[in-house]
Amino acid sequence: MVGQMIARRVVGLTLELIKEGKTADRALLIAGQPGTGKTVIAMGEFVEIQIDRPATGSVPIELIFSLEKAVTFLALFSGDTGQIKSEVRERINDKVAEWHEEGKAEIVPGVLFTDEVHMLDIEFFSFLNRALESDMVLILIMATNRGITNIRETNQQSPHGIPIDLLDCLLIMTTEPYEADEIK
Ligand SMILES: Nc1ncnc2c1ncn2[C@@H]1O[C@H](COP(=O)(O)OP(=O)(O)OP(=O)(O)O)[C@@H](O)[C@H]1O
Repeated sequence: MVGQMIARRVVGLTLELIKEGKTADRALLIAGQPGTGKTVIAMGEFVEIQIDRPATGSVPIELIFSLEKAVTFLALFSGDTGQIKSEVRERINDKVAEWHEEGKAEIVPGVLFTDEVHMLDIEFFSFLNRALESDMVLILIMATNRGITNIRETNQQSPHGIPIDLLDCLLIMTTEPYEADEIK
């Protein structure tokens, strides 16, 4: 990966602090123009956390259900609109809770990554607020290429289309357009 040193340093430092059990901002927003590497930076952090995760070993765990997998799984049900029906979400939550209760699944704290965050509706933002209060999410990383825009399904505008209460909790960094010598 080339360039974007500030954003990469902020994300990397946050990860180190979390791994050392020190206080760190757990909700990051990467904002920048399309194609400036926001997704690559966030995915790099995700991979590192997954690799570092200690093996569970001894218990007969049939399924390890990380939050990221849950989100991917939910995405299968979201169709073209990107919206997940609340009854589908509830049924999956119940199933995962049941597997967890029966010892068939382990829920692994991890990175929750939400790309194109300006596309989310109010219901999803409240899910993110709840996720931040949960021990399951070590770090929430969001990315957007929008400036001031409408919060979806409302008449309100806000920076990056994110409600102000969530915006207040975020550490925001930017990616910069590339210089000619970085992309030659
Ligand atoms: N610094 C970089 N080093 C190497 N490859 C990069 C870098 N930045 C971007 N790319 C490549 O450019 C493409 C677009 O990057 P990416 O999807 O991360 O951009 P983005 O900022 O998330 O864009 P968007 O706002 O459209 O979602 C990818 O193929 C990625 O691998």
